[in-house]
Amino acid sequence: MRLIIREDYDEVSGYVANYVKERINQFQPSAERPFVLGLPTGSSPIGTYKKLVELFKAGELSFKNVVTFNMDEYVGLPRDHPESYHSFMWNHLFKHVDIKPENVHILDGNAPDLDEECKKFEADIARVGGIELFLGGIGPDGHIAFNEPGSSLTSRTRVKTLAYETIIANARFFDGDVSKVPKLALTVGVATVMDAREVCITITGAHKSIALAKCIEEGVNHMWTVSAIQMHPKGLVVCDEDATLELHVKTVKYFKSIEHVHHSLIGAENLSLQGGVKQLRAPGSGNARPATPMNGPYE
Ligand SMILES: N[C@@H]1[C@@H](O)[C@H](O)[C@@H](COP(=O)(O)O)O[C@@H]1O
Repeated sequence: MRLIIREDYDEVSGYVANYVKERINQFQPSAERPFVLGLPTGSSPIGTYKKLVELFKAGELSFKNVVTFNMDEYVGLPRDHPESYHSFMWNHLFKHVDIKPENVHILDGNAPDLDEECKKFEADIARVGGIELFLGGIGPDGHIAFNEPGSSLTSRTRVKTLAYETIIANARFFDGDVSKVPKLALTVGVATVMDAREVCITITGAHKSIALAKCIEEGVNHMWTVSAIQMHPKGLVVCDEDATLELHVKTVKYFKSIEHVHHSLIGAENLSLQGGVKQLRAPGSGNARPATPMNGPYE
């Protein structure tokens, strides 16, 4: 896996938005062969969505042939409630870009048969050939989507009871009132996320530094469900400096050096994703550019 470290939330958001843009544009999606993107909610992706909207408005990116699947949704919250994940996605991203409403998939937390709704979601993902890139965030306890500590690492889309810690963390979106936070959610499983051909997780803030250390430096463990990314052949974590507080200095230096060496190999001017990274050059080596083009750091 790769760990990309940027100075702060804003730089992390810029990196992830550019990454999404590059992936979609390289894929050259069409109506017959759309790009399938998995998306999260929460405060972590807000900056990324803002930058994606800017890229769309600048004409650098289109969502016309993008199909999306959202990670999760609360159970029992009206769809038009300001804190529903439906409202979140339309307000922060979808209504500002050219995505076709029929290409948006968000679990219905008010479906008459919730189990059926989850099965249908998995079937819909399979029908479009799986997810190309799944973006995600984590809770301070290391959960991805609503896969709380102890969730099976082979879990699929299902109904999930929220951990008390998550209910408290999400009370900030419900006037600080724990009693207003839904206690159940529909969520993709850990395996649903890990089935994507690429997974990119954003982790920012000192309050998530323990979770980042568990994710990167310790073993795969269902108590920190994000750690499943260690088993993914194309896993990427993008974090800010604050989130690295609990990592060993050696770990941070290792991942920074991987990026620096890669950067020195392909040359600064070829990279739109490398903002803020110093170029390393061996003395007298110039840009040491290889004869064949390279696409991204190799994990
Ligand atoms: N289900 C969501 C997760 O998908 C998200 O990653 C997490 C963190 O949210 P934030 O980014 O606001 O810290 O919140 C909720 O629990």
